[in-house]
Amino acid sequence: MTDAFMYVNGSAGTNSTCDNNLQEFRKWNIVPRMLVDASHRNLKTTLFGVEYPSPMLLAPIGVGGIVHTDGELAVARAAKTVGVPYIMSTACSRSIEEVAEANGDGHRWYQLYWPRTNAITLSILKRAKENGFTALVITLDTMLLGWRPHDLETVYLPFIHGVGIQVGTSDPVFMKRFNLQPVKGERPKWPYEPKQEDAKCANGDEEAQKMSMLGKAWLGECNSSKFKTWEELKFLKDNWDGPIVLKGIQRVADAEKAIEIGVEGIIVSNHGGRQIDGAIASLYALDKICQSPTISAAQKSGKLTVLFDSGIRTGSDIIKALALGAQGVLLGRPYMYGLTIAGEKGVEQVLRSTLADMEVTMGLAGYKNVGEIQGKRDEILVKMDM
Ligand SMILES: Cc1cc2nc3c(=O)[nH]c(=O)nc-3n(C[C@H](O)[C@H](O)[C@H](O)COP(=O)(O)O)c2cc1C
Ligand SMILES: O=C(O)C(=O)c1ccccc1
Repeated sequence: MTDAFMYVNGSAGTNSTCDNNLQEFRKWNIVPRMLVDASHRNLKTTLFGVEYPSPMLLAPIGVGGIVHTDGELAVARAAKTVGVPYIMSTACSRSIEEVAEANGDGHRWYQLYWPRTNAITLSILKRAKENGFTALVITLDTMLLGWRPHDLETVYLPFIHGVGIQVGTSDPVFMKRFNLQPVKGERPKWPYEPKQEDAKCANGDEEAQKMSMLGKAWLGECNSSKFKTWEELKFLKDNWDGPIVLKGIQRVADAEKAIEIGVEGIIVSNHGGRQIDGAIASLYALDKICQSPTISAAQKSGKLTVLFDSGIRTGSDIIKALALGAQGVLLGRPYMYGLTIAGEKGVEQVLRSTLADMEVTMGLAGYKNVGEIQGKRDEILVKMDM
């Protein structure tokens, strides 16, 4: 379990990007206003024409099977119960079909790690569409996995033991390549013990060797492949009927490029500092991006939706990100800790607490709804030198 915790909690290199993410939130501070009636508050937010109960979504986080036997199914169920949209990851330890079933009539988006092989991409997009995923999130910052010293030192790589590759092992096109039948959704072993799995491989355990081969092939498809470029996005636009959101934008020029090529949204994110060590805080990037006149005009006209993640821990953090210009935020690691401790109920508790914190803080600051906060940077916040 220590290794699983280190995997989830860990970041790239010296953790400096992850530290920067949290530090930047401390620099921005809320200036409350008094004697306005905020007795009745609501957090309702509309994204891509759909009204959600709050501006919070669940970030796509793969390999849930390393921390809880129910993995992403528990997350999908809790998300539905609380009404928070769940962005399912391509690195999930459950299949698209299983996650959709667990999520029922909840809101769900699909996050794509973009396979090298077009036929596999098309198969995944088809499955996502058929299973009720409404928006497509394309992660741009993980064309290969970051340099994560702890995972490297302990050789903690769940995928090579078959955990987090279930979108692949349940896909008919991917599995056909190996003359294997797709597996409907495999229940990952838990507690996941890489040392035991290594021993099985070393002892020639056939199943363990098959999983290792499939894990490497899936990672080769999705996360250590040829880098994709702006030009190739047309392929996804042509093959996805619904909003497309680019995740991992940190530069104003890239955000403007997103508008130019006609995608519907961006997620300002640095993957929780897990990819590049020594990078800017994601909240710093958010401010720069939303201060661009081109971006804010596109936001106002409804052409571009700006979402944010990397560092959201509390209700105040959500308020700060909204005031800086985000229209919604993704909660990441905190819900994984809830999942680890208490499965579905643990995730539910984290979601409810974070939203209650936001609602209380919003009221105390003198605001009744998200519309009064979103983009009101200079009215609500001041930046302190630290
Ligand atoms: C264990 C773990 C696995 C992740 N897996 C994915 C993934 O499969 N796809 C993706 O787009 N982002 C992934 N992320 C990044 C999150 O979506 C999100 O950007 C990040 O957690 C935000 O940082 P924070 O949790 O520190 O707030 C992962 C993050 C963690 C911690
Ligand atoms: O660990 C991660 O951050 C991540 O995004 C990922 C990528 C590929 C497989 C599993 C997780």
